[in-house]
Amino acid sequence: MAEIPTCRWGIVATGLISSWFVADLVLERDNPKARHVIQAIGSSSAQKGKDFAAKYCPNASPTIYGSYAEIYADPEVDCVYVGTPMSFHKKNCLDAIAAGKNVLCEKAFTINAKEAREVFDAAKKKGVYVAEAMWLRHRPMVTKFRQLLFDNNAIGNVALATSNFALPLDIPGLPATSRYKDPELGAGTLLDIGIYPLTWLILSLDSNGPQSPEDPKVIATQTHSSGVEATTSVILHYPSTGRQGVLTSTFMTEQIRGTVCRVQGSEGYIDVIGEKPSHPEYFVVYRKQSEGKFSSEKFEFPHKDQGFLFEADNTAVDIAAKKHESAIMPWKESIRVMELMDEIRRQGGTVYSQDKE
Ligand SMILES: NC(=O)C1=CN([C@@H]2O[C@H](COP(=O)(O)OP(=O)(O)OC[C@H]3O[C@@H](n4cnc5c(N)ncnc54)[C@H](OP(=O)(O)O)[C@@H]3O)[C@@H](O)[C@H]2O)C=CC1
Ligand SMILES: O=C1OC[C@@H](O)[C@H](O)[C@H]1O
Repeated sequence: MAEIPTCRWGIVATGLISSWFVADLVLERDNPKARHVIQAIGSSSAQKGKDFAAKYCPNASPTIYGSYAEIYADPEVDCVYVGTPMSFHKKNCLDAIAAGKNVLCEKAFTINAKEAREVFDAAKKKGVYVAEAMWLRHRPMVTKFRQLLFDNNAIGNVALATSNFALPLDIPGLPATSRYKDPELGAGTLLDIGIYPLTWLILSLDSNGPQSPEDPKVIATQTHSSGVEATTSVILHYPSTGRQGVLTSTFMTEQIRGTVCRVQGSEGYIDVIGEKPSHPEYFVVYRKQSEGKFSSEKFEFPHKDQGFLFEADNTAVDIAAKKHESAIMPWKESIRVMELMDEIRRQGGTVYSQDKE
């Protein structure tokens, strides 16, 4: 059997996303692309770290630290996974990079494009691997989706795409310390959930891919509630093709399970189906047969994890190959997504304190 890389992870923070990520990493599976070891867990409290390990990786024996700094200093850690609220991503990444660590950092990568540039500049100087954990882009489903759209012209000329992410929250009723309520922690729909519909539109409308993407024109509006950006609507318009898309995100209403992205072309349409845009399950290609009649073909991509192993494997393989960037989410693409979100926020009137630094 061919040798597969091993990645020893240092997990920074013990919140929701770290629990999802770690639970996937420790799953037994056939034909893995990489081996993952939960080497260390860093938390604001060692007790939280211990409780987290007992619950989410009971068969692993990570070193538990009551600080993040100790993770960065641990020579047994190959890659730091950053699962803190967005406003800490820049500092966590910079600290890890300064210690010579590779990093996989949750979305949104930072609060704004300026912060993202700082992180990647530091990674370049230090010669380490850094990638944004935009797990959606790493799914095999996305590769097939784009192949059908742009290599096979499965629905003819792509014209339009739509995607919405709704997460119902009682913002006034949340504790002031919640990352969904405190703008100092990056609260707001766009950076938290709108980034997924934005990603679906980029994937659906731009055939170029992340190495040479086209910048769309942006028309955006945002609504605020209790000082938090609570609804965003954006039109993207790609000048070279005339393709357009509409994306929305809101904390004010429920997600309706079903179509999380629809892309329409001259010869049919594709519906991506799932619980929410971050959790697509399968897609269906509808090909026009005659006026108003479509054939349908379902594309399924079963996997027993929640979907985090794709990005973890990609990171492990990239690091073993001594790469510094992911081809799926290269540095310039993370910066460009942050720039698009900066522009959406500029038009929508959402300002974070980091924008004034
Ligand atoms: N890919 C995905 O599907 C998802 C991604 N995310 C992303 O992950 C990140 C974290 O989100 P999530 O896990 O939901 O957040 P949580 O609030 O559940 O957890 C964040 C953790 O960060 C640490 N932390 C450090 N400082 C603070 C602070 N001042 N306030 C709160 N927490 C702090 C805490 O861990 P400790 O005390 O152990 O140090 C805390 O448990 C965000 O960037 C979010 O966008 C979130 C959900 C899903
Ligand atoms: O990334 C995410 O996806 C799932 C959402 O529930 C969560 O708020 C968000 O951070």
